[in-house]
Amino acid sequence: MEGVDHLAHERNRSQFDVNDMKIVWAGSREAFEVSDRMSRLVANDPAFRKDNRVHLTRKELFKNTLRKAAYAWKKIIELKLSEEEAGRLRFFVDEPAYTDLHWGMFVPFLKGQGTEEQLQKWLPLAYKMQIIGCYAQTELGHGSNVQWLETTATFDPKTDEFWWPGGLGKVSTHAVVFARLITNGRDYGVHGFIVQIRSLDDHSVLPGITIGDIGVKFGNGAYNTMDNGVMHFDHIRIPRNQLLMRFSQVTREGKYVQSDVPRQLVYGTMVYVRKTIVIDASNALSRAVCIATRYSAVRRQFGSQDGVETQVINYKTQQSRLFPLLASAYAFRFVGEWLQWLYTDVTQRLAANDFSTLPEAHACTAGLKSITTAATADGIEECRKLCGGHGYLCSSGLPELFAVYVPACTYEGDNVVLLLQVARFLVKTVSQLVSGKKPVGTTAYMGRLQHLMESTCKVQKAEDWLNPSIVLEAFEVRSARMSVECAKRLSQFTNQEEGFHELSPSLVEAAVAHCQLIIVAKFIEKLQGDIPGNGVKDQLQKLCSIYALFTLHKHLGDFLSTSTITPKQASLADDQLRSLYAQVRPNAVALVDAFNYTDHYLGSILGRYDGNVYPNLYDEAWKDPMNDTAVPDGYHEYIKPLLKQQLRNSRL
Ligand SMILES: CCCCC/C=C\C/C=C\C/C=C\C/C=C\C/C=C/C(=O)SCCNC(=O)CCNC(=O)[C@H](O)C(C)(C)COP(=O)(O)OP(=O)(O)OC[C@H]1O[C@@H](n2cnc3c(N)ncnc32)[C@H](O)[C@@H]1OP(=O)(O)O
Ligand SMILES: Cc1cc2nc3c(=O)[nH]c(=O)nc-3n(C[C@H](O)[C@H](O)[C@H](O)COP(=O)(O)OP(=O)(O)OC[C@H]3O[C@@H](n4cnc5c(N)ncnc54)[C@H](O)[C@@H]3O)c2cc1C
Repeated sequence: MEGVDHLAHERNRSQFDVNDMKIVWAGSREAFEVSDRMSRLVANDPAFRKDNRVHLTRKELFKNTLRKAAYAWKKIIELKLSEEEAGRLRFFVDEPAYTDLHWGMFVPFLKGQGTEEQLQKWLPLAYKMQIIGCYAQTELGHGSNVQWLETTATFDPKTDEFWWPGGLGKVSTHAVVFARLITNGRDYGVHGFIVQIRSLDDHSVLPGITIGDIGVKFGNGAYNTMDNGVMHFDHIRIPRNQLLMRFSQVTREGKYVQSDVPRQLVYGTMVYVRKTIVIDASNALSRAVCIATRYSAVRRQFGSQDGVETQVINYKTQQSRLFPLLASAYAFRFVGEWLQWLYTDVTQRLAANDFSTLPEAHACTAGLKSITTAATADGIEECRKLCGGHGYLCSSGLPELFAVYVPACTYEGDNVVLLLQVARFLVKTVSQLVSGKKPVGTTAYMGRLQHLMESTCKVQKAEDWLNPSIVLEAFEVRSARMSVECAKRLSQFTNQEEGFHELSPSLVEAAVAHCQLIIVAKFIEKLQGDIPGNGVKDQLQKLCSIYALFTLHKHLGDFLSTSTITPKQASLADDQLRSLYAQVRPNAVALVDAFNYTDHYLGSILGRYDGNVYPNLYDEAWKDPMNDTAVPDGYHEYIKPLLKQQLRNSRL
């Protein structure tokens, strides 16, 4: 019962209005209301129960996921939920399923790549779930290197295996299949096709196609609710009009006609999903941070005064590990919001045949996907450690969250491969400066290169690090100098590709620096806007400074080796950081309450809203099937003979 009091006290001492912060976190009042309603709907319906997941076998787990997905769909229809509401409902069900791929990749791919005629045919079927689709791009031998996919689509196709597509293994009736288009003997590169793979009558796999699940994945439960599949084609024939023909067509005579658009538009769905993954990083990290923060306020160890031990959240080491993650969750939220804007903007431009911002949209989505997922995966594991031994129990919610989340560093593009894309973009930007091309958008700072190469950091006292323009310039200087250094070293190679390969570790670091600058810049930009709510902006300013100064601390080598700051200024940054941690401390619990997560969604005894951890942890242990009997199965075969033998030996 002790824990209940602790969290009530924590909430009372916060210095801002948590309800106002909830709106900022959600993005708008309307978004908050939808999320709030959907999360409660799921939490209050026993059909969406998930606390028994870890005890199910893979087959039971998968069937249970199918049941929940079908039930969720029934609710969506019954309650006439909007697209947004349905999306939030699926989100709070909190179980990876084929529907993620159907709604998250198959439908967006159709919308992005289909002609009007194709949309009319396929979209109504997909919207009513009369067909279920997946996204089959990765092959057994090729994932990152999309251009080298081996599957071909000709009048006389060869055969190949797809490997990984979610929803493919057991559920999907259709797939978007990526294959190199060959017509009139010429290879026109990778294109997307719709292929029916299962019968709509009895769900059997169609002739010439072999499909299965690729096997158990990392973690118990976790992403194993998803039927990632393997698929083998053997001379499959599809109608010509199942090539998605918005950007390129094949005529009845087999002539290839390419619209006047960049061929990279065929990768558009990946850009869309990468942008979504950035917002999702803030979801996953905030969830882990919410658990670790509440539990750190409940948990007490050592330092007994008046017979009461210290809350572990009061230890400076705990704060220095936890609060940067709290700040990162907010930072990723806001950069995700901005990325959504960028994506909408690029989509509108593309519709008007303006392709000028496509490379930037690709670089930003690729780079931000990479660094937010990497930081989130590491952050979830850090939260587990912050919860000590109890964090290792599945009932903490953290092991499952980690196992579900880590593949985000790989899917939708391996993080390193994606950072190398950002590096190419940066090197190109630097080299174009020579020809007088003015950089725009997130690389606009490179336009002030001479200033950035010469400037010195103005920090003289710790509080100077609270000045957003000083912080921003430090991140710009570090990033610009790292990119220029890479470009200089690259120019010493006669073969640019060889140079790129040789310098790739440094190029990745330059890409990380650029992406961290974007995150800091967008957080600062957010704070320059109107943020209503009692004390809300003040808290966000502190979190913004923590994100920036912690990042600086973590990458101090970059800041020092590029002479962006001096060792003395680094030490002042650390002083400021410590002061910020102390200021955030009384608000920590309220800052995680602002995520507005239900106990159902959190799925964690350690993160319970009421803080009543210990009795529930104890009760939960007794629910484990291992405790169905006091004497375990196997006692008579394996323990008893052992004990008897020891008894005999001791008598000898
Ligand atoms: C249940 C939890 C889920 C949480 C997620 C939350 C929300 C998501 C919502 C829905 C999804 C649901 C579930 C998600 C979970 C799993 C699904 C996973 C799906 C997949 O993984 S699908 C497969 C994804 N595969 C990849 O990402 C492959 C990675 N490789 C590539 O993208 C590319 O090939 C490459 C590495 C970027 C480029 O290779 P390269 O050969 O060098 O490039 P070229 O083709 O030669 O092009 C060079 C040229 O083009 C530019 N370029 C490249 N890509 C793009 C692009 N996408 N847009 C614009 N421009 C692009 C590149 O920069 C070069 O430009 P130059 O100017 O230098 O010529
Ligand atoms: C849970 C999950 C779900 C998935 N769902 C789908 C799906 O629905 N549909 C689908 O089509 N695919 C899916 N995938 C596949 C996924 O997109 C690929 O695994 C991913 O793109 C990485 O490609 P890869 O496996 O070929 O890795 P590889 O490219 O083989 O990477 C292996 C290693 O090589 C390194 N590497 C590769 N190329 C380079 C380079 N040029 N320079 C430096 N290092 C390099 C990487 O950094 C990595 O360390 C899924 C994967 C997972 C894990």
